[in-house]
Amino acid sequence: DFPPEDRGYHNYDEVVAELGAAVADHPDIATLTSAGTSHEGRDIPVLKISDNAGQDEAEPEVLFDCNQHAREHLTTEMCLRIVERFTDGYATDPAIAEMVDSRELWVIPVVNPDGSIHDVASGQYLGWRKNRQGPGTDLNRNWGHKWGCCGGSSGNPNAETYRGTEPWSAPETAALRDFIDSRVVGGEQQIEAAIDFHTYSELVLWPFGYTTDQVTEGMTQEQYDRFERVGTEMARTNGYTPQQASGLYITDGGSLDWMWAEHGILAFTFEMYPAQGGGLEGFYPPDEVIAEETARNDEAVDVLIREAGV
Ligand SMILES: CC(C)C[C@H](NS(N)(=O)=O)C(=O)O
Ligand SMILES: [Ca+2]
Ligand SMILES: [Ca+2]
Ligand SMILES: [Ca+2]
Ligand SMILES: [Zn+2]
Repeated sequence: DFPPEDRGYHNYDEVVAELGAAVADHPDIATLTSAGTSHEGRDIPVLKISDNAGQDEAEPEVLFDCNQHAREHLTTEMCLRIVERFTDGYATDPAIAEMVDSRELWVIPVVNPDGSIHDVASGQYLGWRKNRQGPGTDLNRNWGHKWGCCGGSSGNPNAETYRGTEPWSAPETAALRDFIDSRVVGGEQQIEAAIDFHTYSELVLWPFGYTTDQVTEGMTQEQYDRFERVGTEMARTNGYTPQQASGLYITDGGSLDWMWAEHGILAFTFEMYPAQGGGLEGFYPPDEVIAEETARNDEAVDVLIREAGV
């Protein structure tokens, strides 16, 4: 489990309990499903937040996923912040109620449960990034768009950016693929926008990651301009730096490129706090900053929800 001084972070069991409590407390606007199971057989929970949550309504859908990378525990807290804000806030905040009544929100707080648990199991932070399949696959290099195309991942199983044996070889990315594929209703992908939360560097990133080209196959100037506009607007609210993902470094097989290229989802990656810390300690900010550094993204989350359906 987390070291005692960091018990403000939720471990996997606490996340599951938190999601169960959200549904118990708000049965009319929250339902719990599963995207699938991890390599070690753990459920990857998916919380839906919307009015008439038990029904699939013709409302724009928005996806928030967290903790693809095991050590990036602050992102799990970010997803739980979204859950809390849109369930607990529903009864008292008209702006929250308006968004919940007019959209269907999907929140996946722990994409990589095995890795997340492994990282803290000893009581000392390991700096673990990947899943727990053998030497580990980097989930954010295992998605199926331009997998392994462009030097943005490694074929060495011991590398931190090991792409796996083939696209979707990791059960966790396959589960997310299946979930997103399942949101194609009547030939139309219902999820219009998404944020994949990571740490750290305080960045708002948009596709593509596999190329530095702005306009290319699958990205027109107008589409790029929209990413830049919305990304810049979100960055204005949280003080992060907006840029194309490849501006950081080339990544292939990432979630962003697949969500956009295969499903037309307006997909962003957020790199959360800290801006820079250099080295491993940047992944382990003290639990005292959780409240502030998750609430810091409240307005950006609202910007994206409102952009969905435009
Ligand atoms: C989303 C990409 C462009 C950046 C990300 N950085 S992280 N979260 O692994 O440090 C990654 O390398 O997957
Ligand atoms: Ca609804
Ligand atoms: Ca729907
Ligand atoms: Ca709560
Ligand atoms: Zn990451």
